[in-house]
Amino acid sequence: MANSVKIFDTTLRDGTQGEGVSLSVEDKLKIAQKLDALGVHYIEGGWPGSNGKDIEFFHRVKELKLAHAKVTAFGSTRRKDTKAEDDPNLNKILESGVKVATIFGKSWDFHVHKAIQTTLEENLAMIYDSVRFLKNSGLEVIYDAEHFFDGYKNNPDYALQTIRQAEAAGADWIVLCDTNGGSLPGEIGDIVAEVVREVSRPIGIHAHNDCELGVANSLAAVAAGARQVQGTINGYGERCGNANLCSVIPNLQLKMGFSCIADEQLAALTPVARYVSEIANMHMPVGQPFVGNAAFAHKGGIHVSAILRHPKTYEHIAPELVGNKQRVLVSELAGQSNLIVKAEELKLDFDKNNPKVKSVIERVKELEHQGYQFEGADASLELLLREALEGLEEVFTLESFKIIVEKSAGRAVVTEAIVKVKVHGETMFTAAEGNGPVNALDVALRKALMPYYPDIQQVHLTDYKVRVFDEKDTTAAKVRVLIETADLETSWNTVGVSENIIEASWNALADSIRYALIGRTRVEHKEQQPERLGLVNH
Ligand SMILES: CC(=O)SCCNC(=O)CCNC(=O)[C@H](O)C(C)(C)COP(=O)(O)OP(=O)(O)OC[C@H]1O[C@@H](n2cnc3c(N)ncnc32)[C@H](O)[C@@H]1OP(=O)(O)O
Ligand SMILES: CC(=O)C(=O)O
Repeated sequence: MANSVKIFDTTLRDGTQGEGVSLSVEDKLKIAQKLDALGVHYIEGGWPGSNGKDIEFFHRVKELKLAHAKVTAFGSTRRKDTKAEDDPNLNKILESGVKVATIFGKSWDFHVHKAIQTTLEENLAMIYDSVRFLKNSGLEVIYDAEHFFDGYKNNPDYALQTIRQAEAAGADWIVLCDTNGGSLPGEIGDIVAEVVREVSRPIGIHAHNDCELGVANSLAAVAAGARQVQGTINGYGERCGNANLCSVIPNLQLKMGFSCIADEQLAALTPVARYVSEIANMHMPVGQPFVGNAAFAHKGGIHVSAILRHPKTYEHIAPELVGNKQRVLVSELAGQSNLIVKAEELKLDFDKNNPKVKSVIERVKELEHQGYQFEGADASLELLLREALEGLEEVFTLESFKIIVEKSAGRAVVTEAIVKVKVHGETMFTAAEGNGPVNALDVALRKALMPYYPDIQQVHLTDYKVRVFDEKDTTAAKVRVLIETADLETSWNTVGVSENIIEASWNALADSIRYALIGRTRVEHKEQQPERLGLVNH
């Protein structure tokens, strides 16, 4: 189909060349299944001539019976001055059992001289022999013309000769690579258009992101006639990464009218992006286009007011098309619309005419001015709203706490907390040791509450973050503590602020325990009301 573009995913090969990305065979197999379900056409699983892990991957991936994607193994052209049939790297591709091979060869005369240190003629022969050998072995061959754009800019005749060798040897695809990621979209478009005129085989693009143009260059190549895009999930890859398929695919499909994957598969893009980031243990930027947590998050009061009237006012597409969702944040930049949406999520009766709206907004703004941050502390915000609207039962009140940290030479540090709280009219006085002051406070507080609230045993702190702010004014420096707490079903976040780190921690901890005890609403699990959240009629 003229308007269809094949997606070639190289997360498992070029993606793992990114700093910090390391995938086990199990990880690669799990990701391969997700990519297959997403509908990509090719999955480049690794380089069998490089390491045993990749050999094992190709062995085991056969058992997965992928429904859609073709698995391809990567390698280079034969080494100089050897025969293709004797080349261990090419033979490992055959032994891997794949039906598709992807090999790269040199297009840039400078690289031929400097990197592989051979003659221009020998490089042409390396390309021809290697592609021919794989074709004679019955494989589909994708030829990656490494550094094609730099090569073409330096010596267009030679760059074209290299890909003509691949064409003559029967390559099924010729993929032009912006290996150093230094080209601009205009250059890419012009050169791809020229190659499409010159070469009979279908053309692909493999762009790196060194100028933050990996996606733009891929789109420019497609506009100029390329019909395969190579890239990675979340843009992982060597140096600054590869073209990010999580942006390439929706742009091609939703903006440029090309067909890549089915609409239902596109709607799985966000979960796949997050899954891969989890498995790769790579932090996902909140502002990542299309799939990031903040890609459709609205913070400014003006924006929220407008999206309630029509989501298109501040959303370029309906988030559901890529499996993401609209979010509304509450902060000092909020107006009444933000709080109304939040209150609706919490099923609180809180409409525009409620006289308390203004005072709650003022309270949020005042606390944010003091250093609170409710964006990352949904549970503290919920407590604040509930307190303002419904009044909250006092599950406990603090009378005092004391912390003792003792370090003797040659012995481990011992931390002990003593807590005095009033619970149901009775003063509870407990002490506990912990591996640090916050842990000791947490254990002592839960010990005090246990006789009245035995379920508190299932509640645990899972994350603790401290941030110092007002650094310039050191005498008044404050700390903000964010605590994440979880029980068997869900997790929630609370915030505390003080000039004293222990007091800030206590504030966040007390909120987290109050939230656990006051029958929280589990915001994440609640069904939202589409009409009010502006999710309809995009
Ligand atoms: C643009 C890209 O992303 S290309 C992919 C880059 N990825 C990787 O390199 C990851 C996997 N690599 C590896 O495991 C190893 O580098 C191996 C197994 C491939 C090779 O290891 P070694 O034999 O130890 O060589 P080394 O790592 O130094 O690689 C350079 C060799 O490859 C040769 N080479 C580089 N590109 C090519 C090519 N397109 N065709 C043929 N040979 C090539 C070089 O000439 C050099 O060989 P020489 O020393 O005989 O001249
Ligand atoms: C082939 C490849 O990974 C590149 O040229 O960047």
